[in-house]
Amino acid sequence: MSDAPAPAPIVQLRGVSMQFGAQPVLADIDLDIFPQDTLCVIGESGCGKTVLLKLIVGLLKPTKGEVLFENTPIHLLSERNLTLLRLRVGFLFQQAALFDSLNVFDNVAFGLRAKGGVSDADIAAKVRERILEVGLPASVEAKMPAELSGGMRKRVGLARALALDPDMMLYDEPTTGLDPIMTDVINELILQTRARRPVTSVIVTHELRTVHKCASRVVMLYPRSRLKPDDKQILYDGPPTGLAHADDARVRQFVEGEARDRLTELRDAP
Ligand SMILES: Nc1ncnc2c1ncn2[C@@H]1O[C@H](COP(=O)(O)OP(=O)(O)OP(=O)(O)O)[C@@H](O)[C@H]1O
Repeated sequence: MSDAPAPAPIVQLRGVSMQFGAQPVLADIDLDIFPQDTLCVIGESGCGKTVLLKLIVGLLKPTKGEVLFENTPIHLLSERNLTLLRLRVGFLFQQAALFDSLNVFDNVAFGLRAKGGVSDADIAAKVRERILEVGLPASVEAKMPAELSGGMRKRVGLARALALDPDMMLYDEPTTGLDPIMTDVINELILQTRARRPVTSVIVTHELRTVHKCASRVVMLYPRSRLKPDDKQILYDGPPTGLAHADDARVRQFVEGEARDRLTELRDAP
């Protein structure tokens, strides 16, 4: 057995709470994300998964607690250093979030141009490489986003996120709205990305196939509003294989996809 010390976390959430007006969304979250984790975050709609992703890169500031990126509290970073940090993080948003007025080439090149210091020839080579890497033909470069299918848009979004060789990739429901085959294509691309470079990934997903195929670790969040004040909001933190027989019945209910009492609770909610 190896006695090697555990690597230092790349991201740490320490006592993080997030409240919007009177609505507490996250409360007292402690979470370490380790280099090269592929962490899937699951939990029912509205429990705060996307908010968690935004906190990791300082797009939101916690109401309480702190988020550390490589041991530095991100709220202490200057605007410039926060921008530099974000350049090391690739995002794939739910709707791929392409710029509709730019063609595929310019979308994928966007971050490289914004970063500066990269020649046009190097940008062109990198864009071509990333487009091929996500399984699209080079001919797609001249197309506008409106001409692409949902699956192609996601792959262009992934190519754009990967163009800057990120140390960390954040995926927000990367397979939502895709058919099962295209869902698996995206899962495979997530795996390939992980195999090609030492990237840390956080994947927010409702798709259990993605969890089982891609995750090295799963965290399940529970809606704050359904917990007692002292309850922990992370109901599960472990390997995907442990989900189906988790001790907590709420975890098993979620992965089995059973509404049970939630149907009446949702109907009776104010
Ligand atoms: N900027 C904001 N201002 C006010 N409320 C917000 C803001 N961002 C998120 N919320 C609220 O926080 C809660 C959690 O939102 P979040 O998008 O993180 O949920 P989620 O778990 O990702 O849900 P889904 O699975 O449906 O995408 C929601 O009730 C949402 O309305």
